[in-house]
Amino acid sequence: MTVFKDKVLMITGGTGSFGNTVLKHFLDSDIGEIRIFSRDEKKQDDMRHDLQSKFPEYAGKVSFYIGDVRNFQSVKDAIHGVDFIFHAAALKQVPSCEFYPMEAVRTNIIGTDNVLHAAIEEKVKRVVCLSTDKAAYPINAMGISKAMMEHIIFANARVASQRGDTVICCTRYGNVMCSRGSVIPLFIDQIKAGNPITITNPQMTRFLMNLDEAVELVKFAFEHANPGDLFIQKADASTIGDLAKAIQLLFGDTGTNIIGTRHGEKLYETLMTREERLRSEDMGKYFRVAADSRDLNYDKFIIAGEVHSMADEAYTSHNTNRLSVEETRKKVLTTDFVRDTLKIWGKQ
Ligand SMILES: O=c1ccn([C@@H]2O[C@H](COP(=O)(O)OP(=O)(O)O[C@H]3O[C@H](CO)[C@H](O)[C@H](O)[C@H]3O)[C@@H](O)[C@H]2O)c(=O)[nH]1
Repeated sequence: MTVFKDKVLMITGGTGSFGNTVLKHFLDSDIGEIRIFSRDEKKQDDMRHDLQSKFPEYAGKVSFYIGDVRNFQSVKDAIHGVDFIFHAAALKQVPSCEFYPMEAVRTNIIGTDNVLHAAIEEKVKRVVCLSTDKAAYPINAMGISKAMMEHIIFANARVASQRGDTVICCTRYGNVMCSRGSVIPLFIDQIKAGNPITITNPQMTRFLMNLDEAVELVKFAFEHANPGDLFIQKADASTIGDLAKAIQLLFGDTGTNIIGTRHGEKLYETLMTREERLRSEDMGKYFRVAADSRDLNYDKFIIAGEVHSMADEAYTSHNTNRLSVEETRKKVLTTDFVRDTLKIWGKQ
């Protein structure tokens, strides 16, 4: 028996790659119902048909709710009767948020506030929210909106913990390999078309995670969270130059073209800031950053003083374990997308 036995789990943004992977992890469990909440009826319809054809015995466990996190009433209606929420709905592409920052405000900031208010009102037991490394020391509109989202999570977590019904926490992770619109599928398409692959800056680094690891992190947070905790998975990183070589080893070499850094991009990403490191606890595969529970007792800080140690450096994709080209090739091969594409190409 698991804590999910006969319980109702809602996934906002549930038709995306994360939602589909959660289904893979939970469909044959003792969970009562999985509620998919999202905007796009076509994506929901595709998901419904896919489930009915592949897993007819479990398809009845999944229900579909059309709505938008921007619309409070639609969220509140869907949340009625829900025990747990994984909040994954977001605008997550850097360029689109750069050009339409108010859209990121509406979905990532106001949408999250709506989900959390509705969850507190409906006495949901646990909410795990998904954030990104781009929220740490943010430099682009997507990252800034996710950073504000995190602060809204922590503020709501404090209120909810005072009321006692809802535990709210947050996870932050790096690049999810092969997620929609990301670089690996792009490289593969370019090779397929016989074109050189486009590399922004070969020295750039990114944390690499697969979707199963993203779901494992959310499950870990679900099990271990105190109100307002932030969970981070320790992750390896690769340079984009090495990632490109790994993809060429697998799919073929059609040459490379250096295109330069895009709008709002960083040379490396930060999963945990220096300041957060101070409050962090090493939990093996994960870090927990506890909510900042200091009160505003100025005496303590100004008159009595307080000894503060400062972590030497942030936890970044430049200073974490760096994968070699061969290790990157192996990591990339952990994704269904790459393995399935290799099969279609007759390479495996
Ligand atoms: O033609 C390209 C496109 C990208 N890159 C590089 O590849 C890396 C990864 O690029 P992605 O576009 O896959 O990912 P980003 O780091 O830009 O982040 C985006 O994709 C992530 C996928 O996990 C998240 O969705 C994130 O929110 C979203 O902004 C970056 O260093 C980028 O500079 C290239 O070299 N060539």
